[in-house]
Amino acid sequence: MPTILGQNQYGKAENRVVKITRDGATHHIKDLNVSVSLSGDMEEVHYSGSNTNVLPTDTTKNTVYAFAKEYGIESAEQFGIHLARHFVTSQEPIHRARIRIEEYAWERIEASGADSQSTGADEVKHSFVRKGQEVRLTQITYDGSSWEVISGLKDLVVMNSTNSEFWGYVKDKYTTLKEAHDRILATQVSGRWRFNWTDDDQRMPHWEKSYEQTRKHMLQAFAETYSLSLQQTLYQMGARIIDNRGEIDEVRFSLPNKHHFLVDLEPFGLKNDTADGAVYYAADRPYGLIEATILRDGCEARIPVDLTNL
Ligand SMILES: O=c1[nH]c(=O)c2[nH]c(=O)[nH]c2[nH]1
Repeated sequence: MPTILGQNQYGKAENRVVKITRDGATHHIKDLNVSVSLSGDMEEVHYSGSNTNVLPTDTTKNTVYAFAKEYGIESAEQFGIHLARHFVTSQEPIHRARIRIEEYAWERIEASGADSQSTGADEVKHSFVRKGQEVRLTQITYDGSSWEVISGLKDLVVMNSTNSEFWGYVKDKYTTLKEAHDRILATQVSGRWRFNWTDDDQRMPHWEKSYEQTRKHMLQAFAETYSLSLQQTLYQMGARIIDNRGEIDEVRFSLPNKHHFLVDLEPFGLKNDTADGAVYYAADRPYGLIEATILRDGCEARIPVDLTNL
């Protein structure tokens, strides 16, 4: 039976890079997990085992570490762009590079004696605590002429303890859900946003500022939307980003509805409603899963529907 090779890519996945920059006694951390994936003229290595066109995955790993030292890590996006450009422009058989980066944030530990109004003067300059669970993400793809930069985050857990309702939905013979006029709305945000920067001649976004502002608008929309459904909140989160960040044309969210159910305490003679002092059962599964893309009018959807594939 004749066979042919289909899509293929290779590289070193999950290179953990920690870079410490010293500014006098004050240290700065960049903590990344970098995955390199290359493709191009790789038929021969699959058909005959000839490695003539193969830049070893070990070399791609070394390049990540050498670039971190030589050029620094201004932002995950900038670092990924630099790497992608290097692989495509320095190796003729390589036509496309995809760099995926996860970034873990660290916060300074406050010195003893510091109060909550601390301005930074009372922070230990070289001691850090891993910040929450949130992971910043980026994926850079370069084919020698055009760029695609999709950034985002995952595992950002948020909750509104009121200003959420859910009622007026379809009811059939299997519906048991009670209408809610005051419920908890909680989710673990997984979001991706696509930049409209696609070629070297365009002015590049300020990646660090863009992330910070995008995250801020997203969280403010979550907090400020009086929610009649998680779907409505999701749309507001995306629309707020598109409205405020001209460098972003598309946003996709995958939001698990982290249900909180009022516990039935009637058997113990206790009244439990949403008035003060309510007790909830935080269910971990099953969970509703609400997913959608929000686009700038006239723009194309390119972020994969299933974010676990990104
Ligand atoms: O915000 C919600 N959207 C739904 O589609 C839904 N379905 C459900 O059972 N609870 C909720 N909540």
